[in-house]
Amino acid sequence: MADFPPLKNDLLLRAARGEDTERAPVWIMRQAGRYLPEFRKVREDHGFFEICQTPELATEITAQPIRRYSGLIDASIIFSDILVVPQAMGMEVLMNPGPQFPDPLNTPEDVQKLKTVVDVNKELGYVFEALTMTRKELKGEVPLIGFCGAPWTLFSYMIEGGGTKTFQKCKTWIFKYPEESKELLGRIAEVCVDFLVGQVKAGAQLLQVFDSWAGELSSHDFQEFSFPTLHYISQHVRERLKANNLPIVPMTLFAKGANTSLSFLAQNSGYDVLGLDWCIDPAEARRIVGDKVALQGNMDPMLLYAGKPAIESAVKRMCEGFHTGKGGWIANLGHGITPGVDPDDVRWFFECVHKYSAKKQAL
Ligand SMILES: Cc1c2[nH]c(c1CCC(=O)O)Cc1[nH]c(c(CCC(=O)O)c1C)Cc1[nH]c(c(CCC(=O)O)c1C)Cc1[nH]c(c(C)c1CCC(=O)O)C2
Repeated sequence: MADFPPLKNDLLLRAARGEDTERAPVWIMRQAGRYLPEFRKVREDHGFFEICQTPELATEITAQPIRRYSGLIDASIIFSDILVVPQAMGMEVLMNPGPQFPDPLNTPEDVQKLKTVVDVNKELGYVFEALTMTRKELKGEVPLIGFCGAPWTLFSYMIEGGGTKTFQKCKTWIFKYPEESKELLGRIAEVCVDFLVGQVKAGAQLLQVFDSWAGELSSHDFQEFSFPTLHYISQHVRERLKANNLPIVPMTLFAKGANTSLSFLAQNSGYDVLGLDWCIDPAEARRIVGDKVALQGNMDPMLLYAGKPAIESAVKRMCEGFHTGKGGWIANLGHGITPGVDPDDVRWFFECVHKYSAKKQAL
C-alpha cells in the first residue's frame, strides 16, 4: 500500500465501529455531483463515465464537497458509479441522462455474453488509481469511502437495461429462472469482492454496498435472492483483507427499503453499519438492532427542498431518535441527495447535525 498522510478526523471510523461519539459524524450519499455548481461546470466539458475513468477528474470532484464544507463534513466518497461493475463484466452502459444498457440480458442464454473471468485490476484499475490519488489529495482531512452496488441491484439494471418502476423483467428472471438467477447473482458477487478488496488496497478506509432496490423484493425473496450475496461479500471481503495483510476496514450495507429485515441483518449480515431510509423511525431502528451494529441515516432527502426551519426541526428529531440507545450513529440522508437542492441548505443540514448531535458535557 502507498504511504498516505495521517488521518486527522476519525469520527466516521469510530462511529462505524460502534463507538458513541462526541457528536455524530455526517456525510451525504451522492454528495459529489448533481446539485453542486462546481460539478455541473466540469460536466459541461466531460462525459459522466469519462470523469469516472479519468483519475484526476474523479479526484477533483470527490474533493469538491470536502472543500466547500470543510470542517463540517466527516467523510468523502469516491466519485464513480455502481454501474462500473456491469461494464467490467463486459456490458455497455451509457448515461443519457439516466443509465441505459443498449444490449441488456434478456434471457439466461445472454449470460454467455459476459466475460467468464473479470480481471478487476485491468477493467477497474482506473477506480483504484482515483482512490489512491484522492486519498493523497485529501491530506488526511476526512476518511475516504469506497463502494459498489449490491448484486441484486446490479442484476436489476443488467436485465431491465436501465431504471424501472415495475421491475418486471428482473422479477420474471428470479421467479421463472431461480437457479440461473442465483448463478448470475453469484458471479456478480465474485466481482464485487475482488473490486472491494482492490479498493481497500488502493486506499479506501470504509466500504459501502448499495442495495438500492432491496425494498422491491418481499422479505422472502430478499432472503432468497439478495441476502446470500450480501453475506458472501461481507465474509469474503474480510477474509481476503486478512489474508492479504490489508486493513480490516468497516463495512456498511445500505439495503434501501429492507426495514422488515433489519433485525435479521443486524444479527446475520456481517456488516458493521446498516444504512436506513427515512421510512423507519430512528428510535425504533435502534431498539431493533440494539448495539449489535452502528446505524447510518436517515433524513428524507426531500426535506432539503423545504427550507431551513423544516430542515432544522427534522435534524433535531433525528438526533433525539438516534440518541435513545447506545451504539454508533453516522448522520446522513435516507437516500442520495437530488439535483436542484441549494448547497447552502446542505450546509445548514451539516450545521444542524453538529449542533443537535453534540453530547452534553458531563457536569
Ligand atoms: C442506483 C445507483 C446508481 N449509482 C449509484 C447508485 C446507488 C445509490 C443510490 O441508490 O442512490 C451510486 C453512485 N452514483 C454516483 C456516486 C458518487 C459518489 C457520491 O457522490 O455519493 C455514487 C455512490 C455518481 C453519479 N451517478 C450518476 C450521476 C449523475 C450523472 C450526470 O452527471 O449526468 C452521478 C453524479 C448517474 C446515475 N447512476 C445511477 C443512476 C440511476 C443515475 C442517474 C440518475 C442520477 O443519479 O442523477 C445508478
